[in-house]
Amino acid sequence: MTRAAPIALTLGDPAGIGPEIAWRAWRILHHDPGLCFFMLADPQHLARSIEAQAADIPLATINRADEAAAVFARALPVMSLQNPAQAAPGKPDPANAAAVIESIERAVSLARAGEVSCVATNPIAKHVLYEAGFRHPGHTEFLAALCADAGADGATKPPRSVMMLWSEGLAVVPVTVHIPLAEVPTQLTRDLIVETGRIVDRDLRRRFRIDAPRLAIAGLNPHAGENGTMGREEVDVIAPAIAQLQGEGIDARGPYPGDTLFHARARAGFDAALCMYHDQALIPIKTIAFDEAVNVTLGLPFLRVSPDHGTAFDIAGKGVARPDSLIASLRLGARLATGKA
Ligand SMILES: NC(=O)C1=CN([C@@H]2O[C@H](COP(=O)(O)OP(=O)(O)OC[C@H]3O[C@@H](n4cnc5c(N)ncnc54)[C@H](O)[C@@H]3O)[C@@H](O)[C@H]2O)C=CC1
Ligand SMILES: NCC(=O)COP(=O)(O)O
Repeated sequence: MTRAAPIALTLGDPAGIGPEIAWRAWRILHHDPGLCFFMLADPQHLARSIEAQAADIPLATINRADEAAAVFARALPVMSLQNPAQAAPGKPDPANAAAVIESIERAVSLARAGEVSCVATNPIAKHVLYEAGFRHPGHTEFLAALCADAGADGATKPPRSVMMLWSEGLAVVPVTVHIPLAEVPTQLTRDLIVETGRIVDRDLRRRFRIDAPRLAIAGLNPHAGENGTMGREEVDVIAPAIAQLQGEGIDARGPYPGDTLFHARARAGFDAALCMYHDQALIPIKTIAFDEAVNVTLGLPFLRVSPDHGTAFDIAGKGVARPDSLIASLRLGARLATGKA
């Protein structure tokens, strides 16, 4: 079995379920010959999370990513952060922002140096980071900003990153992401749809090894606008974007009414659905695959995966958080890194 360089798993919000799903994932995966990950965390905080649930999870501090493989079968490797994480489960504190951000930045720099094969992120609570002055909507945009020097103009423009939620039976892409619903119609432009479609097409080929990706494009309005009588976005924006993508040789189809795009037979007809706003994309996939879906960022010069769920402060420290989506993320990251998708 080929094993690529290890995966770097970030801290996420230390008051959320990230720490406990990380050690639960290690408990299940540590004998997997095709996978190795380490955590960028505060080892003392991680040890407290393990002790509090009376789990028997050995930790091994590592200084370099290439030390992870040698210890992974017997201990969860941890690379220490410079900033401490002091959080109690369920009690988020903006004072931990420095550790949360350091963890993401270091994972990205290891990925860009080729020392890790993939960045896996534990969930962050956006509003907690915003209180500490964080200026990016979420990981997706922050990761792109950290690659500003790898942008299309070769200097200062960050690459455009695209969020895709992926599971074996359904992949969805929100074209607009973390914005108020009321702003969707104005932010939804032909260029945005075309640029998103190009990135999805390219990365489904390049990362997922799909030879001829089929993109289904959702409408925005009920019945995809009913020929412009229930909203004009399909006629004025979405259909022209689809025509442009088709003109570029991309198999884009639609606009399809959102309410009939996700039943089983419809799902079999496309490789990814481009949806016009966050919940149009995330409701179907979280409904049918909450424990298996993976958030994959497309458009970056490295692989990034993440569980589909958030920080789940309501259950942190209670021993009930499921590691399934993180495990699916780590497995997908390892598969994509070795070109076996
Ligand atoms: N990739 C990321 O960093 C993400 C971060 N978030 C952040 O998470 C925070 C909380 O968001 P919510 O909307 O409450 O969603 P959430 O996913 O944290 O929780 C929703 C519900 O699902 C349950 N749940 C979530 N993960 C679970 C797991 N692994 N096992 C068992 N039950 C689980 C929770 O207990 C809760 O009842 C927000 O601040 C948001 O910004 C949300 C999604 C992704
Ligand atoms: N709802 C998905 C989500 O919040 C993930 O955002 P990101 O932190 O991966 O950009």
